[in-house]
Amino acid sequence: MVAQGRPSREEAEEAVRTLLRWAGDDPTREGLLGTPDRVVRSYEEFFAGYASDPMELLARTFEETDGYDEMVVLRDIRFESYCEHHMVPIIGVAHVAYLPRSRVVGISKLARVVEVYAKRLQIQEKMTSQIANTIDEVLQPLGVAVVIEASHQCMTTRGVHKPGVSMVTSRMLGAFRNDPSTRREFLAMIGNPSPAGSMF
Ligand SMILES: Nc1nc2c(ncn2[C@@H]2O[C@H](COP(=O)(O)OP(=O)(O)OP(=O)(O)O)[C@@H](O)[C@H]2O)c(=O)[nH]1
Ligand SMILES: [Zn+2]
Repeated sequence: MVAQGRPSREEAEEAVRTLLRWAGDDPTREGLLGTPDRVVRSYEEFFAGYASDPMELLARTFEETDGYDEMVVLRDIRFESYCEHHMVPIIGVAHVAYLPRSRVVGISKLARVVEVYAKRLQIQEKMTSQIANTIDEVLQPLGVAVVIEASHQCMTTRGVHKPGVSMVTSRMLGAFRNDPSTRREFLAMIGNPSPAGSMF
């Protein structure tokens, strides 16, 4: 999912020099000479998710489960994402669950799906939906649940300056949406949302 007409690496480095000049500094001074290269390399890490297809991550499944039909829950998947409005970090945890129909997926792959969507510019609601929808579409389980708790640096280090605030979002599909006891069991398994600000 790489945008068309992607600028060259040199153009990206030049954009960093422009920002440095705009901030009031001198990109030719010694301490800043390597900065455009470092920033571009950092951005390669921050936005690595555009180069991966999350659907492919879930392609390999296992059917020999001896009839396992209870929910599978992966909790406290730590992630670092980036706010699409301000391009500053969103740091938090995701809890992901599904109710298998007949096949299960390698458990690390759920964390990899979180990682691919996190390493893109995001708003938390969209990221929550994307993770749930991808698992639902590929595995076609009886239900999917995703809860995300995160702190947005655009609210803590700038703007309204409210440290300690965390945002909680959820997307429930299938049995997690329709069956209150399934939903309750999942919420009990992930525990109460962390007290604001204690984790990030
Ligand atoms: N719904 C939602 N809003 C977000 C998320 N991340 C950041 N925002 C908000 O996006 C909004 C952007 O509002 P604008 O008024 O366009 O931007 P701004 O002038 O920088 O706003 P302030 O942050 O209030 O200074 C802000 O209210 C942010 O708090 C997110 O994941 N979900
Ligand atoms: Zn923001």
